[in-house]
Amino acid sequence: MKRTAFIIGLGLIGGSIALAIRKEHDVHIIGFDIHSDQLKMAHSLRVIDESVSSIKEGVARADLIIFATPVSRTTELLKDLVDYDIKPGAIITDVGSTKRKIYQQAECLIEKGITFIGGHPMAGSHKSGVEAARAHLFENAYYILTPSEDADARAIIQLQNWLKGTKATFIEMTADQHDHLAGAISHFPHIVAASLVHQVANLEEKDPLVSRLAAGGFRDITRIASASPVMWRDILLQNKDSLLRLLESWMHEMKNVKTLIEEENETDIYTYFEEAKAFRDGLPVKKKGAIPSFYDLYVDVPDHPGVISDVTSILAQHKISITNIRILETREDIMGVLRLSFRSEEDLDQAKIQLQHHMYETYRL
Ligand SMILES: NC(=O)C1=CN([C@@H]2O[C@H](COP(=O)(O)OP(=O)(O)OC[C@H]3O[C@@H](n4cnc5c(N)ncnc54)[C@H](O)[C@@H]3O)[C@@H](O)[C@H]2O)C=CC1
Ligand SMILES: O=C(O)C(=O)Cc1ccc(O)cc1
Repeated sequence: MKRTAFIIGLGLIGGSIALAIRKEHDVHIIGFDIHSDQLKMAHSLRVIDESVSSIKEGVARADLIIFATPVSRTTELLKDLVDYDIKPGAIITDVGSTKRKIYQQAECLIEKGITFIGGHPMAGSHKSGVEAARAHLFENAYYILTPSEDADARAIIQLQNWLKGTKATFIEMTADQHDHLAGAISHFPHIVAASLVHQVANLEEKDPLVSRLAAGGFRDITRIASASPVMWRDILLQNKDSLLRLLESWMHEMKNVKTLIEEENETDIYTYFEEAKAFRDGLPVKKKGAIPSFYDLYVDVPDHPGVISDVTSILAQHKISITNIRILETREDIMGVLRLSFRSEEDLDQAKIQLQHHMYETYRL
């Protein structure tokens, strides 16, 4: 008989996990979402096989239960689980961006002998909703698991096996360590991105030209400010302690930068940027990390009709598939204007060779 997975919250991450599970397992996937349009959409996109009208109903039938709801909802929903019928041997997990509060809430399940292993796939996007779900969203990313100290090793392996279609690399740590690290590399940068946008929005009141000029680097560094405000509100509230500490040290850092500028300290300003560049350039972006590994190629294309279909047909002729294509609105810091994303370095290399063969100039950043 087919095993059953139950996904609660069929948005970007719940949908992507469902698709990744289906890729590797002959499984029956049931789903629940508080928004019936998301649930219907998940069904019609064949992300799930069946929807249920309550969490209790899905939980009773499932071998794997995944909470893919905003983190504050996950803690609330976990509370109710203590009174539900759960299949013996079922594994419960979540995908939340914070882990400590969720783990604390799950402790009463763990004490009852129910298997709960917290999880966080460290990749995603600023998009939300099941329409944006992709089976390969987590490919090459780290997938953090936060099992309790005395968790059954077999259950951890079983969970990794359920999730192997994500093609992510699993790594275990405590919920506290997770929140500390994720605070620094993911949660805090969201605050900074939003604050930069606020700064420009305030300036716009005095000079409306500023938002028209806000391109290039500003757009890059603030991309994540377009993410779901509900999701990020909840993350900030659940990782309060780490974020307050990070804010303190950030303000200290900004004070130092202010002094460097006030004193016109050429050497130290140079060193500040040089050291940041050296560390940033050394980050394993294309291997594994919080940043999803997309392989992007920029193509300098002349501005005339038919050029995009020419580029895509060259790639199609050579059976090179693209995961994304985008016409960039600005040429100011990138030579090419067409950005092609590939699934692997090999596809990218092949595309580069074929496009150059057809006299297109290509660039990597
Ligand atoms: N967006 C991202 O890049 C990443 C998000 N995460 C985590 O994944 C979780 C889900 O995020 P996304 O999929 O991006 O959000 P999303 O907004 O795309 O999906 C969340 C879904 O949960 C549903 N939902 C909300 N309250 C519910 C409730 N009480 N019962 C049932 N369903 C409910 C919503 O209707 C929505 O369909 C969050 O905990 C987030 O922290 C983790 C890694 C990456
Ligand atoms: O859009 C991006 O690059 C992200 O920052 C995606 C992301 C969002 C939340 C997470 O918990 C992990 C990854």
